[in-house]
Amino acid sequence: MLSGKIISVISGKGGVGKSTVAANLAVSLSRQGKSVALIDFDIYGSSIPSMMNISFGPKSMNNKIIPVDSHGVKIMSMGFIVKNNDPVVWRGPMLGKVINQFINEVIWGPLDYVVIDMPPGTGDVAMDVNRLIPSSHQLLVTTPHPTASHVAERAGKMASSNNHKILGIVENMAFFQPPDQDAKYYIFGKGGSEQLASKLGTELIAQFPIFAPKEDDFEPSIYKKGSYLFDKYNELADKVQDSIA
Ligand SMILES: Nc1ncnc2c1ncn2[C@@H]1O[C@H](COP(=O)(O)OP(=O)(O)OP(=O)(O)O)[C@@H](O)[C@H]1O
Repeated sequence: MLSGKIISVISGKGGVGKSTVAANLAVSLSRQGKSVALIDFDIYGSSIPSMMNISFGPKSMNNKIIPVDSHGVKIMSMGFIVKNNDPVVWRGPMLGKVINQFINEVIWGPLDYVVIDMPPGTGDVAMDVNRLIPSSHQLLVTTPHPTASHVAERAGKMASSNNHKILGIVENMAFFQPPDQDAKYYIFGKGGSEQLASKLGTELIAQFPIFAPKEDDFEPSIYKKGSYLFDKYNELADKVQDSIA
């Protein structure tokens, strides 16, 4: 059975960094000594296993599933179920079965937080996941581009029309700052996220610059100790914990 506070990471558009935010937030919470699960329900672009460098699936014991451990985080992913990156047509009942399995048939142990990587957008699957997980604290990830924040508004409205509370907006790829320079370049525009926050009656909780984790690293998408984004994700983890305490 799944215990702990649920933090869903949602977005309007794909590719804005939702999975990166979900993975790094989960790892930061775990580094702070919390017991954390990360569940990847992003069935269109399940990327958590590769981001966390997981090359094997979960094992089972007495008909129960043992989640995969990476960076001290307990992980279950749609990617463990969808084999060979095959496309899958998901319908509500099938999705419901998998969600039920992830919640009830996994040996999670006691948890402080459950971070969920949601499917992007406001389509059927996102709606079904929202319905099947009745309440959560949501982080809405967007880039500063007006189109992205416009689409994100829909996802935010959908979340708050259900029994979900928006914790805040995470603006990813907010700007680019060349190393050793003070100048910031707002490549994807500026201001869209503040507008979005005020439209949804929430706050801009974090701004992350364009700063790719080193792709050749052992953990391809987790920011390293000493990097700017490592500290920024720790700050996000603090804020999230304060606001749902
Ligand atoms: N702040 C950033 N700076 C540079 N690259 C980033 C940043 N955030 C994410 N990325 C990169 O952008 C790509 C898309 O990120 P990610 O998969 O997290 O997006 P997503 O919103 O979850 O996409 P999808 O919905 O398609 O799964 C990845 O290659 C990731 O490493």
